[in-house]
Amino acid sequence: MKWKKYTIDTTTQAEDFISMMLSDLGIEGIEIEDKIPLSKADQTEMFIDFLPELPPDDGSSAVSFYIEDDGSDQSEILKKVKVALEDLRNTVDVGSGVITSSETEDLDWINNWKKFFSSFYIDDILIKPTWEELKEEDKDKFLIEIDPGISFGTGKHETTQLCISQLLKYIRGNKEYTPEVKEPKVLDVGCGSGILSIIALKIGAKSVVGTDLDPDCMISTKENMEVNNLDLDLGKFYVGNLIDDVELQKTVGTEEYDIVVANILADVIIPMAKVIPDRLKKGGYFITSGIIDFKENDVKKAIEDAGLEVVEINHKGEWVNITARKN
Ligand SMILES: C[S@@+](CC[C@H](N)C(=O)[O-])C[C@H]1O[C@@H](n2cnc3c(N)ncnc32)[C@H](O)[C@@H]1O
Repeated sequence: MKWKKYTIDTTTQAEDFISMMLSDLGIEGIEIEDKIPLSKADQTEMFIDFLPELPPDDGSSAVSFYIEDDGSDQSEILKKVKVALEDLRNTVDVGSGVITSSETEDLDWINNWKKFFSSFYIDDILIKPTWEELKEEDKDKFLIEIDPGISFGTGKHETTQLCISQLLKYIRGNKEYTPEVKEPKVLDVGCGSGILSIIALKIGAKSVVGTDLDPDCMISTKENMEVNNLDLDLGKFYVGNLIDDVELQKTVGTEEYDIVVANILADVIIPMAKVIPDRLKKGGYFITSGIIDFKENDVKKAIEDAGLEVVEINHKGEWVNITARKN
């Protein structure tokens, strides 16, 4: 599929007005390029732990939009954009407003990433995207199927893999680590696509509770539970922030869990550490990742300050897992 890309030379002041104006005209694929650094909240939501150096913000911005190039005349829609841009000049400094165009191929924003997600193993678990055919030779494998939708969690990220390895160790291997626990209960903070909850249930957890800030994760998690033939009653999932939402803390419960798993960013885990011991039963484990290596010591200190004993630290690439015990 071919697309025409149009780029408006403008200012950071005008970029939000222009994207609203474009969507009012029915244009959906909009891209903004400026030099404003991301806020802490944006960084957390987008799972970005450190940012490249940007040149200083000079107030300039480029707002691009895409229109499918099916050979039809695009001059009518372009004329509407130009008129609306001129109207905006009464409200905000639009800058030059010059529109340049170029052609691009095969721009399927929603689905292109799927080309990079294919089946893979962690230990004996085969993680397969739902849209990939199950090979004949894999029919007897321990299979988990995932469609993350727009949530995080294909399982391919190092941090998810570090958490899965630890879940395998402490749930499947619980005879060694927590022999008294027969049917572990798991809390999955930042559940994303639900991948960790689903694996926990498949390898022996009795039930799971999950939380995430993003309401879309509730939909992905439910759909992935169904795809994996898990009874929806086995999991309860809530939108909210466990760090300071007292109601959510009550709903999730006190001293309920044999395992709390949280694959989020170091900057989130550090303030969250203080509410974890109250969620865990005595002898329970906190398995956490999402920690970039240069923040390992800060997270370790926060976990120890919260009263947990760090029992393991594992690395994969530049990412770290810390596992701690409530004694
Ligand atoms: C890296 S993803 C992990 C997804 C999945 N658990 C996995 O391991 O692949 C982190 C998730 O944590 C969520 N998140 C960020 N801050 C959070 C918070 N304070 N409480 C709950 N979820 C949070 C994000 O929305 C995102 O879905």
